[in-house]
Amino acid sequence: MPDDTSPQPPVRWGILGTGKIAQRFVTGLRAVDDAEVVAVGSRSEETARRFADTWDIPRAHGDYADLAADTGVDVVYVATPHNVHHRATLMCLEAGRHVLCEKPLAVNAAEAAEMVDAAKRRGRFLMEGMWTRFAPAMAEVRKLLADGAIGEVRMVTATIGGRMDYDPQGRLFAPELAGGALLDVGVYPVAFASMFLGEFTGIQAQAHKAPTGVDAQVAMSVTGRNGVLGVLGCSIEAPIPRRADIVGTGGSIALTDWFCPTGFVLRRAGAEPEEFSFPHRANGFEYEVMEVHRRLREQALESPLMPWAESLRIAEALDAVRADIGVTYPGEGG
Ligand SMILES: NC(=O)C1=CN([C@@H]2O[C@H](COP(=O)(O)OP(=O)(O)OC[C@H]3O[C@@H](n4cnc5c(N)ncnc54)[C@H](OP(=O)(O)O)[C@@H]3O)[C@@H](O)[C@H]2O)C=CC1
Ligand SMILES: O=C1CO[C@H](CO)[C@@H](O)[C@@H]1O
Repeated sequence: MPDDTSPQPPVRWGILGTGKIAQRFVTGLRAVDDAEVVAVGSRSEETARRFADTWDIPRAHGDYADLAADTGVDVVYVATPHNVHHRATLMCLEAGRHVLCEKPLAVNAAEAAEMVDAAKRRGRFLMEGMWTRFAPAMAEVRKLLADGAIGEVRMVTATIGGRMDYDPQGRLFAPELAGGALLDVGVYPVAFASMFLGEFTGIQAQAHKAPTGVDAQVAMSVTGRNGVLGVLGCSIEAPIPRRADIVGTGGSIALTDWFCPTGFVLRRAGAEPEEFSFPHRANGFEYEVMEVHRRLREQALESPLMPWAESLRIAEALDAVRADIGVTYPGEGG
């Protein structure tokens, strides 16, 4: 019988989609001892083979369905444009694979609910790739808050943005690919606020739109049931600093580059600021990979750090913001 100290067999990963983030993800994954990338799936044989050769991956599938059907894969990382998350995730879950799906989990809450239902029905792990949550710096923030370091949280502010090249056909600006600032980067501040507000009881938003009709930037104000407020912003047309503050009755925590932080400053009322530093082992994705491994080894279907109910709540909040700013995607109606 293996005991707790027996080496665990590696978790075998498949990568679905061979774009920019897939490369960064594999770099992070390679820093995790018990992780192995055994297969990649692409829309074409050629790109699958190229990615496999670059990253020394044994099996290259020129069709996502073949990756989903690969029984030598434990868990698939879905790294496609947003409009493909739902279809690719369902395909993998139905074929018996566990899934880590890039953020946002889906284009809207209805799609997200179907994905969660499929994971439940098929008894497979599913998690939204909200990698911000798993960094050691965020674990320390959660611990400090639980210990009452800043008193009772009352307000959260979080912004993120970049000036992206305008390509009306590219995934950031094309409505067909569910582009726009909100789904691409706005999901981070919404998910960040969700940690402190719990359920959102009110959301108001303003947007500036790109010529394609998707949102190029959005300003949001959100309210939680516990009276905590959030002021959030995102942009794909301006380099808004990545900055977040959690403010309580007895102090505050300031995070720069908070969307996957390596440190923060704690200010307790009446005391000198305290600086905390948590350098990443690799590029930050390693902590998300470790969280998936931890839950798979426990045979859990979801992560307590990014549970299904919260992903659904975030998806509903994004729907509410889009209703407010008047952004719909092809096929959604409205
Ligand atoms: N966690 C993070 O920090 C980040 C997360 N992301 C998320 O990752 C996902 C992918 O983003 P990113 O890698 O930047 O995107 P890319 O455009 O670089 O790559 C997306 C990949 O998806 C596949 N794909 C499937 N259908 C389409 C389609 N219709 N058009 C274009 N590509 C398609 C392609 O792979 P193939 O040809 O092999 O099928 C493509 O290479 C998004 O959900 C995004 O929000 C993105 C950046 C950072
Ligand atoms: O998640 C993300 C993080 O930041 C990128 C920009 O730098 C985004 O485009 C992306 O989708």
